[in-house]
Amino acid sequence: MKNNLGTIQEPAKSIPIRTEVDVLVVGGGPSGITAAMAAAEDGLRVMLVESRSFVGGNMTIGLPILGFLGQKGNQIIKGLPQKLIDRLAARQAASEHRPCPLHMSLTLVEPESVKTVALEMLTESGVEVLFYTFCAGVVMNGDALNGIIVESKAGREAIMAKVIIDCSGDADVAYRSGVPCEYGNEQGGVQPPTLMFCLGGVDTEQLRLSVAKEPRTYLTDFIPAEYFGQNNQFVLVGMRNLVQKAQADGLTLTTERTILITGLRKGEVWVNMTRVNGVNGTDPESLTHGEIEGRKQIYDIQRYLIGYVPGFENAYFLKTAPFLGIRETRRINGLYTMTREDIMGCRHFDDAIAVASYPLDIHHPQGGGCTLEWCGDCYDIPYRSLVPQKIKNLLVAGRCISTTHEAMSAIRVMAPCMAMGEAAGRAAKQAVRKNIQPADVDVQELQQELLRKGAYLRINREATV
Ligand SMILES: Cc1cc2nc3c(=O)[nH]c(=O)nc-3n(C[C@H](O)[C@H](O)[C@H](O)COP(=O)(O)OP(=O)(O)OC[C@H]3O[C@@H](n4cnc5c(N)ncnc54)[C@H](O)[C@@H]3O)c2cc1C
Repeated sequence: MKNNLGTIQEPAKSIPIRTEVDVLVVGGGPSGITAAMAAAEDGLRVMLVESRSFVGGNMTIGLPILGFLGQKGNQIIKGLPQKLIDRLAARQAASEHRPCPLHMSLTLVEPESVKTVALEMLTESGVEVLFYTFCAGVVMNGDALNGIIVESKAGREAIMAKVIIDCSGDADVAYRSGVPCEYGNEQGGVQPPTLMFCLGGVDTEQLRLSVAKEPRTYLTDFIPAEYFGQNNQFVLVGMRNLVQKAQADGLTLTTERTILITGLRKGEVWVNMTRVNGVNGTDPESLTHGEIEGRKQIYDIQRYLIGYVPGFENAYFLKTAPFLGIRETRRINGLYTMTREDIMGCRHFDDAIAVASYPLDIHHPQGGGCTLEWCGDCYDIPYRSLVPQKIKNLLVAGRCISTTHEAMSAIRVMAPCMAMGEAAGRAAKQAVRKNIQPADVDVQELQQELLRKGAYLRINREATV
C-alpha cells in the first residue's frame, strides 16, 4: 500500500466454475507453451490460461532465443523446444542455432510467427487455450490447490485442476497460494526492464563490416571483431565509447552499452537499450512508469544510432514490442534453491531435468552496467527447484523457479525455460496418471521419458525406447 486510504471489505459471493481440467498451465510464455504441450501429449485434459491475446511471452518482444548451445558448442536443449524451432524454421521464421562468443548461441525468431506457430502446436496437441484471462487468485484446500480464480470480460470465475503449473514468470499462483517467495537481490533490487523496439532500413552489412574493419573505432564487448566479418546475423554488444560520446553531446542514454539484434527480415534491427531502474513488475503503477519512461527513452536512442553507429543513416522507426520486458520479479522457495556455486561449479544433480550453460548475466539494478561470468561448460537444473515448498499440487517452470538472484540471471534465458516447461508438463502428467503429488514423482521415470522424447540430459542412464 502506497497510501493511507485503508481497505474495504469485498463481499463474499458465489462465482461460476468455468471448467475442470487435469492440468492447468498459467502463462503462455516459453515455459508455459512446452509445459502445456508435454502435459497434453497423451490425452489428459489440459488448459493454458494467458492474460494476453497471444502466446509466446518474451519470445514475442524481439529477442533472440539464447541457450540452445552450451559453452563447448554442443546442443544442450532439444526435445519440444527444438520442435518449435523446427516448425518456425520451416516457415523461414527461425534461424539455425548460431554460435556466439558472448551468448554461446543465438536463435533468431520472427515474433509474429512465434505467436501463430506456437498456438498451432498447442491446439494440435489438444490444449485448450484461454486468452484474455488473468489468474487473479487461488482456490485453496488446506495445503493443496483446488484451482484458480480468473478475471476476464466474463467476470470472476474459477477453473479447477488436479495439478497446476505456474509459468507466469512472476510466480503469481505460487505467491497467491502462500509459497514463500524471494524478490531481487539482498537489497531488494531487481534487474531493470527494457522496452524493446525495432528499426527498419538498417544497412546491417555496413554495420558488421565497419566493426570487422575498424575494431578500434567500433569496440565490442567479448565478441571479437572478426566474428562480425563472418556472420550476417548477430547480436552486437558494446560501442561504449560511442555511447559516451553521444552522452557528452547531450543525448540521454541510460545504458552503458549498445545492444543490437539483427532481425530475420532484411534491414530490421531490434534494439535492447532502454532501461528503467527500480520497476516492480508485480505492481501496475510501477509497470506503467516503466512503460512511460521506456517509451520516452526511445527517441534519443534512435538519434544516437542514426547519428553515431554505421549502417543506421537511413533507419526509421518500425514498432515497439507489445509490452515492457520484465527481467526479474519473484522467485519461489522450492525444495532446492539453485545458487551461483551450482552454476559456476558446472554442478550435476541426480534429479536433473534440463541442462543449461548460459552465463551469469546480471543487468545491475542500479546504473546502466552489467556483469557476466562464464563457467566453461554446462550445469544441470534439478527437478526439486521446480517443486515449491508448502503447496502440494503445484509446479513452477520458467524464470521464477527456486534460485538465488544470481543463479536466476543464468537460467532465465528462453531455451532453458522451455526445457523446464517440458519437464514440468511431463511431471504433471505422471502426477495425474498415478494420482500422486509432484514432489512424489518418480524422477528417474521422468528423466527416461524426457530422454525418450528427445530431450538432452547429462545422465548416463539409457533411455528405454
Ligand atoms: C529485456 C529482456 C531481454 C532479454 N533477453 C533475452 C535474450 O536475448 N534471449 C533469451 O533467451 N532470453 C532473454 N531474456 C529472458 C527471457 O526472455 C525470460 O526470462 C523468459 O522469457 C522467461 O520465460 P517464462 O516462460 O518464465 O515467462 P514469460 O516469457 O514472462 O511468459 C509469462 C507469460 O505468462 C503470462 N502471464 C503472466 N502472469 C499471468 C497471470 N496472472 N495470468 C495469466 N497469464 C499470465 C504473460 O502474459 C506471459 O505470456 C530477456 C528478458 C528481458 C525482459
